[in-house]
Amino acid sequence: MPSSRPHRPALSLSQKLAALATLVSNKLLPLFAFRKHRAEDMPPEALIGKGVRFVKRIYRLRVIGLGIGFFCVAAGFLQALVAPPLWVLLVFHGFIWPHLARYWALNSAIPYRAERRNLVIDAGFGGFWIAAMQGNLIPATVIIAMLSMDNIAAGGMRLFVRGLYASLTGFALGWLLLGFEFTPQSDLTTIVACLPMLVLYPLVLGKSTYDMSKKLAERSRAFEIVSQQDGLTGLLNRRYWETQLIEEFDNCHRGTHDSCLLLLDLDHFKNINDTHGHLVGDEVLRNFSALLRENLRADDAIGRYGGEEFVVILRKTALAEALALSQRVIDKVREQRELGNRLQGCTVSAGLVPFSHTLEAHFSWLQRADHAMYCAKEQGRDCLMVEGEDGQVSAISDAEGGVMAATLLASVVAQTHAAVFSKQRPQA
Ligand SMILES: Nc1nc2c(ncn2[C@@H]2O[C@H](COP(=O)(O)OP(=O)(O)OP(=O)(O)O)[C@@H](O)[C@H]2O)c(=O)[nH]1
Repeated sequence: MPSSRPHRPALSLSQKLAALATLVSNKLLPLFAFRKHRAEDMPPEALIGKGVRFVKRIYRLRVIGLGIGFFCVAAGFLQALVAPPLWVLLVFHGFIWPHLARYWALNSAIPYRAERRNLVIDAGFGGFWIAAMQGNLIPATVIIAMLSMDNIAAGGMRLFVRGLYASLTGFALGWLLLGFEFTPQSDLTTIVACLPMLVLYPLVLGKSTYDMSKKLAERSRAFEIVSQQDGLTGLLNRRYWETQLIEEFDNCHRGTHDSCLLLLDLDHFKNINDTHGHLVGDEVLRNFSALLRENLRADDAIGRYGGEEFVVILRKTALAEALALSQRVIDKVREQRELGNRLQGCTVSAGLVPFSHTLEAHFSWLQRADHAMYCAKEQGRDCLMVEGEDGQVSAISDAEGGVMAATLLASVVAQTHAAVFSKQRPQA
């Protein structure tokens, strides 16, 4: 049956080659070349060796995607009755290229960029297959949709647009080399061959994207924790602790509850460094931090303010209870002298200040605690000083502190007993 399509003048081979050369130099090569450095981009030297995990993730997706995509295009080829070299190229792209792309990217100076270039090449191949299948609509749509999904997931709109350019270039290349007669009908075999790609690949990509976002969330949580911690002791670092103090100051100011601020400083710590060296000094700081954690409550915000100076926000704590807690810490430090050299015989001086509405700002609270601690040093160290609302600093004798600590202990025991007792008796 004679064709109803209008006859197009055939291009000579030299015309085709000239057009191809122009296309490659103007469109294709710039896509594969490293793009110009932009101000917001990282400098290339900072990217050296980056993206190995990205390459491995894309490799897995490419092996699956191109593996099942092969059948999609092969069905289109069967319909279009293409020449054997195209089959060879399709087998290469479906089953050899994924491994080659991985090898190429991993052996590049910047694997991340090399992998993005590989994704653009994939998009170029996609356009070429569409031309080779003479625009067979179902596989063409599936290919473009999957490639675009890949590029958006891997590199956002920028990579998506580059991929589209590459697909157009691949399509034009196919048109020039193979000729193009738009034949959009897809037979049943082609439709069925496209189903695995349509169903399976989005699942695989979705799973991979989910795994990646989960890992990212975990990493950002870990990073958040690290950014709040003091590197040596694992306590809150000064910057983060201060944000907690501001928050607590505001809560107390609004009248939500009362809290106390405790500042502790190891006595003659310099001697430990001078006598035993900095490593032992570090060990003492770590051990003292552990002692604070063991003897204070989970809700207390314990921070390292700097050097051998520590700060604690005793949240929702009235002065009497705060005194008992502070005294307990001082007693535990003293106990260490008899128990061994965990703290190298160090003692601690402490200043305690309850919240007061006369405080102008969080730093005034801190200044008062610092002042009380300084008074404890003046007093001969190894003691606790309390600064009241009126600015009067008073020493807490061991006996007073001890009684308070004992009272606190008794009340904690009573509360625990009550809790256990009420658990044992089923409620009516
Ligand atoms: N090992 C170790 N030493 C530290 C660290 N940070 C600060 N220091 C040392 O802590 C010492 C603090 O000395 P000083 O400020 O004189 O205080 P002190 O010797 O405890 O004397 P008083 O506070 O007056 O009882 C200095 O020698 C610092 O080098 C640290 O992270 N590790």
